Amino acid sequence: MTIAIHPSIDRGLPPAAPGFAGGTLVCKCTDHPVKVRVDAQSAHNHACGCTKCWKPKGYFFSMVAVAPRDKVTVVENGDKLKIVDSSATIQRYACTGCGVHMHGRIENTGHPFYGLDFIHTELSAETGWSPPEFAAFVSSIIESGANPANQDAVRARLRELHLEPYDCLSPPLMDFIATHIAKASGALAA
Ligand SMILES: N[C@@H](CCC(=O)N[C@@H](CS)C(=O)NCC(=O)O)C(=O)O
Ligand SMILES: [Zn+2]
Ligand SMILES: [Zn+2]
Repeated sequence: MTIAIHPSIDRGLPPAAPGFAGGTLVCKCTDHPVKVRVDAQSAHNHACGCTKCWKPKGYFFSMVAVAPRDKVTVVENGDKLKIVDSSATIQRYACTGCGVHMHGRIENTGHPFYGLDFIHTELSAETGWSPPEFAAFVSSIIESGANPANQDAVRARLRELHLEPYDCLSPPLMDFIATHIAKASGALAA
């Protein structure tokens, strides 16, 4: 049996549409759904196996991307949103009705990813979003209850889907973070 990763990823996603400029994320509530408009193409879309990212019920991976925070606007029923954990680096705004995370925001201006909001493009009816490029925090699915003995098979399936598995972020993103920190500390010239 094929290992399930994430419903959208298992189904197969189309490539990014040229000129695609965003869409509206809608939560799962049938009544008064929260709507968040994203006026940009997504970037760095990936599968994330960490325990904190919102994922569909029954799956160990989320699909999460970023977009500039000034392009992410709550347009309807924002009163239903509540921050999941205000002490986390990423403040994830979840719908109190259905539990879906609508966007995640970093308020620490010194953070390497400050200025980018985390979004789940599967919540939008539009097609053309950038598809996932890699799988992050793969070892972390064990923290959600995945059987450690299946990890080789999970990684093999991710590779089959052309999502190289990493146990943190991808090397280019880890290098980006380290470069930001080195510039802030003075280890590298700013
Ligand atoms: N092993 C941990 C990893 C959590 C983690 O570091 N998640 C990453 C990827 S989303 C992160 O940047 N977290 C920052 C945050 O959650 O605020 C878990 O699964 O809970
Ligand atoms: Zn909802
Ligand atoms: Zn995550």
